[in-house]
Amino acid sequence: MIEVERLSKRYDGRLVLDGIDATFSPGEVTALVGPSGGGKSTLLRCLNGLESFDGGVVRVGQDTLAPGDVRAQGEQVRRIRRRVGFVFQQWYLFAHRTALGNVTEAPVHVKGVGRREATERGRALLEKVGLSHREDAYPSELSGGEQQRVAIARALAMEPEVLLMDEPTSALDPERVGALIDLLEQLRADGLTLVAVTHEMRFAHELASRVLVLHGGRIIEEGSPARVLANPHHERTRAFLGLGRVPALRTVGA
Ligand SMILES: Nc1ncnc2c1ncn2[C@@H]1O[C@H](COP(=O)(O)OP(=O)(O)OP(=O)(O)O)[C@@H](O)[C@H]1O
Repeated sequence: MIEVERLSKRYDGRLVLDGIDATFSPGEVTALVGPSGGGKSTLLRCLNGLESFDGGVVRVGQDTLAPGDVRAQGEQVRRIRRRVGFVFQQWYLFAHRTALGNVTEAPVHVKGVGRREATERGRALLEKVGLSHREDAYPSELSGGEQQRVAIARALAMEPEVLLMDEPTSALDPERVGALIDLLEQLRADGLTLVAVTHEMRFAHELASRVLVLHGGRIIEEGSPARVLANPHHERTRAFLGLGRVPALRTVGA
């Protein structure tokens, strides 16, 4: 469970998160959507101590992040990172490790899991993301979509309570999006808390329990995917979804 209260953050004096209140509960999938620059990635990064913030509080279970430099909150950040996995937009795979090596690295070196157990579990995860046949490949030998799936398997290998994902489907074809939705649905049913920044409305529709729309650093709308995506109340959400007013036809030559 993650709770965020009155979270605010500035970049160069400019407010990019403006008093966010939100709770992310076990078994809940939250899709963070909204126009570019609205603060989605910044919010996600504040949730596991990747980013300092200026006001408010982030609570992950018993651990609390306070305003100010996160580097000075090392102990809390370390505890939080063990429980909160992150799949980055750029994946950041270890270039000199194979797909399987990427997936087993953190369980062995951070969690102290035995190598044999980590390897078995890593293979099972690579199978779940459809990459059994590529376990010995290095990142440079993998396609963008394959690298993205390794990054997802790597995050899941740490058995996180919460998984934060920044555009997890950006490099996947529609078939793989469907397979990822099925996998995350199973994990959600087991109690995983999932928060995903996404522009993929299918992902939001089929998997999310709720949608939060961020604009100008504020949550401007919140609700079930069926309601928010089909019948948004806020004008900015309508515009973002392409449901704005139809412009009047201009007659050429008139
Ligand atoms: N490191 C940074 N330094 C200065 N400004 C930043 C930095 N990172 C983000 N910003 C600014 O903060 C605001 C929010 O950015 P953020 O990446 O959170 O938006 P977003 O909603 O995730 O956008 P997108 O959908 O384009 O990824 C933007 O105005 C962005 O330019």
